[in-house]
Amino acid sequence: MGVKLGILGLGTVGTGTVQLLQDLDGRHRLLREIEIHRVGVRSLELSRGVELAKNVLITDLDAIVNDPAIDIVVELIGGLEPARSLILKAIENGKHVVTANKAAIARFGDEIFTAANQAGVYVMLEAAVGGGIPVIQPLKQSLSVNRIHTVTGIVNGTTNYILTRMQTEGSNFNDVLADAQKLGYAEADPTADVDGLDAADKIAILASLAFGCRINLQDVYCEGIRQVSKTDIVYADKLGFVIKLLAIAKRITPSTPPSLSIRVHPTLLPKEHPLASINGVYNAILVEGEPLKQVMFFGPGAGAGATASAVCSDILNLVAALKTSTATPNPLLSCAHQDYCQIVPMAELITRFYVRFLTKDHPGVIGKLGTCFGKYGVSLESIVQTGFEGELAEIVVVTHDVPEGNFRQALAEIQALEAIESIPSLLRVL
Ligand SMILES: NC(=O)C1=CN([C@@H]2O[C@H](COP(=O)(O)OP(=O)(O)OC[C@H]3O[C@@H](n4cnc5c(N)ncnc54)[C@H](OP(=O)(O)O)[C@@H]3O)[C@@H](O)[C@H]2O)C=CC1
Ligand SMILES: N[C@@H](CC=O)C(=O)O
Ligand code: NA
Repeated sequence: MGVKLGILGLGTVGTGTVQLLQDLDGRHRLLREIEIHRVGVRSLELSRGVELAKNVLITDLDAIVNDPAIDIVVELIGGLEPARSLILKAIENGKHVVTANKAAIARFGDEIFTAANQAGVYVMLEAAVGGGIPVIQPLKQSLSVNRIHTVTGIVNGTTNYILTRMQTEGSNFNDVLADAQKLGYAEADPTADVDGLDAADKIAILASLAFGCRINLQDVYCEGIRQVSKTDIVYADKLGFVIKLLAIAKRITPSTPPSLSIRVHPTLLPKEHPLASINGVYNAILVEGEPLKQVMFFGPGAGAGATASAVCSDILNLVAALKTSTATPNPLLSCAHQDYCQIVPMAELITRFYVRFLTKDHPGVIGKLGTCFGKYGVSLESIVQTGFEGELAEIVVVTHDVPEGNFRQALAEIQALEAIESIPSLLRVL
């Protein structure tokens, strides 16, 4: 007997998923066991990029998660509600779930996975991080024998696309964002992309899998790319860096559960770093651990086809599980984390900084900056007066590694100096 799907949502990812499942030549033979039983949408009036049999497309999403004929619910509507309630209802009704919804998983993962474990069903989320890149399943399975110490990723396609075009074409932020929306990369509300919230959801999910614990999303430090200017992109380039929105989770103590540093912010990345050449909508996730050392996953992080590949790989895993059904759940497919990680405050983060000052063109300004930094133990890697903006001199500083708290104290004192007009940019350096 076939495996019946109830798909919630027929937008970018839903359409890509249906297209893939309707075009099976050359793909895994188990996909032939799947029947698209129902697809739920908001409006029946919209023209769709796929053809579906009569009565498959409906607007009653509750009817899908309550339909006894459906084996797997594929949630592709996005957002928090009604996605959360529909996922929980599907679980309660004994259905396996596939979702691409990092926002819901990062916030309600605890509730959703607890319910799934109690009901003996799986919740699969390969598409939620890195779009088409297989990274969730490798973290759960092939990499889980390693002791992972750092996960560093470019995990938002929209912002990487914007930063790449700002860098290579000198394009304007708003024009490029509009293109990313047209291409189907951006979230329904692109604020989630631009302000780093989507990347924060994703690093919380990756950290949870890599370090075997749950993450409180409010503990993830998050800065987006709105303050990244063309000026800084040019200075970074001259200094040997590119600017990328990085999501970083690092194990600080080896305890169980470990304490972690976890953050999302635009970062100056040395041009020779493996993540520096990841451009456009591509994502990459660098996982470092022992004994493997480094492995990097690279591929398209958003878009209909790429994301559909991840969704369908989860569906395929579930079809295989249904075909070989045993009473005991497969621990490599389920999620059993219970404890929350301790998150280290940002003031304790050790990092380098890039900072751009606009100063009055007084003699001795550079000396005063150096003195203030020195007082708080901030040692400087480079300090250059790069040019003038009208009457004001522009000074760019790159520090050595320093506790963020010390750096902030020095900066507060510098800000109060009479010669300092403003501090237009402050970015961390990897
Ligand atoms: N776009 C991408 O590249 C990627 C997206 N994702 C995730 O995939 C999910 C879907 O994203 P995407 O396809 O881009 O979103 P879209 O906005 O393109 O599509 C959403 C779909 O869900 C339907 N829908 C939304 N709310 C409701 C509701 N309340 N009741 C009924 N139907 C509803 C819409 O119906 P209608 O068509 O009638 O309006 C639409 O078909 C999100 O969680 C997103 O974060 C993950 C990786 C990549
Ligand atoms: N909006 C997201 C889509 C995939 O998760 C992105 O731009 O990466
Ligand atoms: Na993925």
